[in-house]
Amino acid sequence: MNLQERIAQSETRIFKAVFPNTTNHYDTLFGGTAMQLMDEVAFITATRFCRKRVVTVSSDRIDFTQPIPAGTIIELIGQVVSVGKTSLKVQVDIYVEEMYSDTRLKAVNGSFTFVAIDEHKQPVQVLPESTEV
Ligand SMILES: CCCCCCCCCCCCCCCC(=O)SCCNC(=O)CCNC(=O)[C@H](O)C(C)(C)COP(=O)(O)OP(=O)(O)OC[C@H]1O[C@@H](n2cnc3c(N)ncnc32)[C@H](O)[C@@H]1OP(=O)(O)O
Repeated sequence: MNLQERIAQSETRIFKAVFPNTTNHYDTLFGGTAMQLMDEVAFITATRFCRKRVVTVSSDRIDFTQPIPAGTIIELIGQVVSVGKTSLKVQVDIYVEEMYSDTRLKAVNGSFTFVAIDEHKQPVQVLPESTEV
């Protein structure tokens, strides 16, 4: 598999229904819950990309551009956007969809950097040896 194929095959999508147990007093999704879901999809994306242990080393600015009301559906999309020697960056976007119409908007975006580590928690090369670059 080459690098572009590895990036494409590791793109990760998760859908969730936004129920009231995840919303605040404005009846919209908690920002912290959104960030937890983003960390999870980013972690899965990074793991599927390199098939190695990874830890979060940094998260970049997260922009909340649309509220996410209770009773909507969200889709989280994680995609590897850059690959270093031992680290990689994953962009995560959240889209909000109405349940009973085709309305769909990008609501949140941010990025997370992960480092691949070995069993002694030391950074290791993030690209599998078999990857053609
Ligand atoms: C209520 C219910 C709860 C349920 C809950 C469910 C939650 C569902 C979520 C699931 C999600 C799971 C996610 C698990 C993943 C963790 O949670 S991990 C826990 C948090 N993270 C950690 O503990 C990591 C702590 N940090 C470390 O151990 C060390 O800093 C590291 C990561 C091993 C790196 O060590 P280091 O000596 O700094 O390494 P160094 O050689 O200097 O740098 C290595 C690479 O990192 C890069 N780097 C270092 N620092 C930075 C930085 N600040 N920014 C960007 N790049 C950096 C370097 O540029 C280098 O990149 P390359 O040029 O090699 O590509």
